[in-house]
Amino acid sequence: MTMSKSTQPTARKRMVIKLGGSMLAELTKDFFANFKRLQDAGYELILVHGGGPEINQELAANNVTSTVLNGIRVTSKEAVRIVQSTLIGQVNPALVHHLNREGIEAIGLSGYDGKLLSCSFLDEAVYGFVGEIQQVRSELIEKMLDVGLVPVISCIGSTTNGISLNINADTVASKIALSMCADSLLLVTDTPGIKIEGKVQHIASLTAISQWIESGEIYGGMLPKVKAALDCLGAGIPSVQIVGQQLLGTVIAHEEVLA
Ligand SMILES: Nc1ncnc2c1ncn2[C@@H]1O[C@H](COP(=O)(O)OP(=O)(O)O)[C@@H](O)[C@H]1O
Ligand SMILES: CC(=O)N[C@@H](CCC(=O)OP(=O)(O)O)C(=O)O
Repeated sequence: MTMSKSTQPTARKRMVIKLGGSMLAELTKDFFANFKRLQDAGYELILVHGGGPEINQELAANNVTSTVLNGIRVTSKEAVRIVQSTLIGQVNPALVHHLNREGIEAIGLSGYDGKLLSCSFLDEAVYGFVGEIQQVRSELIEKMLDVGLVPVISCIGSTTNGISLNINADTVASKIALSMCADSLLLVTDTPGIKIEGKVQHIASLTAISQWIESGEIYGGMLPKVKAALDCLGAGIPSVQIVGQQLLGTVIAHEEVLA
């Protein structure tokens, strides 16, 4: 039997979208419209969120200091408790509520739920309570997608003994994209892509990125993003972009694609 075009199932495409804490408080109508457009185009969407500014605020309110090394927060035992309560208790439900209010059926998860993100310590002596993801239970995410829910994942993982570990959200997004064999990864942040000498770079090769890291033109919070991008591209995810809220920004690609 041949199917007419209108009855053919749309090919499933999968996109992981990471929302930085830097722009969570100001999601616009345009953002939700773009989100729905992607859903209408047949994309299964998985959201991962950070919450850096919100965490900074809560740490300060509790007189807990922390430093950031290579874009990763050095997280004490005291700090991880606050990171966890901020992300799981405040940021995640606020985002899920916002999505639901915009007509997008969303479900909030952390790395604890269904043992979604099993971690070891990244390097306890250097970073403290920061996790390195060992396993993503992608089959749980599959089940949610199958029933039309958008998973909204916060960047808290745990060891097999139930110790909470803080993970950079860009890293979580890349690991989830890899484990779900996503077609694309979008890292949405407060700047419309990588800027060099003040100019947005619409396309960036892996070599150019390495040079910009070396020259210090890519620094701080942009470092885990480009690392996430390079990991995903290196493992065969076809499309990786660092973008602003309009979902436009820098496409990161292999040299041969750009040639
Ligand atoms: N080359 C660069 N281009 C743009 N932003 C950069 C660059 N290098 C470092 N940054 C910094 O990275 C920040 C984005 O990272 P971050 O603050 O961690 O955002 P998010 O909360 O979205 O993860 C930008 O606001 C900017 O200060
Ligand atoms: C280990 C580590 O760096 N964790 C991050 C988690 C939040 C995050 O990544 O938030 P953004 O996406 O807003 O940067 C932190 O504590 O800030």
